[in-house]
Amino acid sequence: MAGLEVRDVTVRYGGATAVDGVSLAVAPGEVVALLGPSGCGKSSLLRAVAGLEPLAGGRVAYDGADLAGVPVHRRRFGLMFQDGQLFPHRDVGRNVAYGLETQPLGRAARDARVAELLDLVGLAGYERRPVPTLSGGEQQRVALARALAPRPRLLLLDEPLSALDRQLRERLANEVRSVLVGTGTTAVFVTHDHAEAAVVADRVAVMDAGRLLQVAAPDELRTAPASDRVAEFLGLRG
Ligand SMILES: Nc1ncnc2c1ncn2[C@@H]1O[C@H](COP(=O)(O)OP(=O)(O)OP(=O)(O)O)[C@@H](O)[C@H]1O
Repeated sequence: MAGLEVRDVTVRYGGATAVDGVSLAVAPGEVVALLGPSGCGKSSLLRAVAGLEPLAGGRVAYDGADLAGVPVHRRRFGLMFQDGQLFPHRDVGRNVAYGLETQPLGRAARDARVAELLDLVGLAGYERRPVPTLSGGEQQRVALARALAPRPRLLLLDEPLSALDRQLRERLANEVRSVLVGTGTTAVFVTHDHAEAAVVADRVAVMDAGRLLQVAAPDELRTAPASDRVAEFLGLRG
């Protein structure tokens, strides 16, 4: 099967089960949001897909190949977190170039790729800017450019906009959507904000207490929530 396949995945911390037998497929070029309340296991599932958390059960495969035993850096996945985790002592250009350093690219090709990515995220010409002079929104744009630069086959985003204020979050959610769609990037986007999930994703996977409650397109979720709990998460009730 092409794309990401998560089958019956369980993640445990000691005796506590954070992810409880989750199955989810993400097709090539598709953006899926993982939506749910704090502590429901979204980050744990994302980390398990990335290879950062061991599986207590189940399997994660990409393009039909089981990833058990494949370390994080060999999965060709990109990662982006709430706090973009930029290198403060590198300028913007060298942050974006970071993921390209292991690739056999000449300097001119690397610079061109950095410029292309900065243009894509609306920061053309920012190469020499020191990271501490950037606003929070600009920093997340740089983090997105950095994550996309090596052309990951899957991008995993963990609450990438949560540290920003609501207005900026809404605008950036739209921008992230168009960057992902424009680059044909396959992505899983973790959020606790249902409006953000609906803007960013082709399908939304609603998660609660370690399990998936429903996976559907945003419109379908709104018109046909599978349960009261799903409706509650979507702000339709309660
Ligand atoms: N390293 C860890 N050790 C022990 N328990 C953990 C660890 N990481 C997460 N947990 C627990 O696993 C459960 C799921 O956490 P997780 O971070 O995956 O949820 P989440 O939905 O991403 O939450 P949030 O939106 O608050 O980040 C929580 O009960 C959490 O306390």
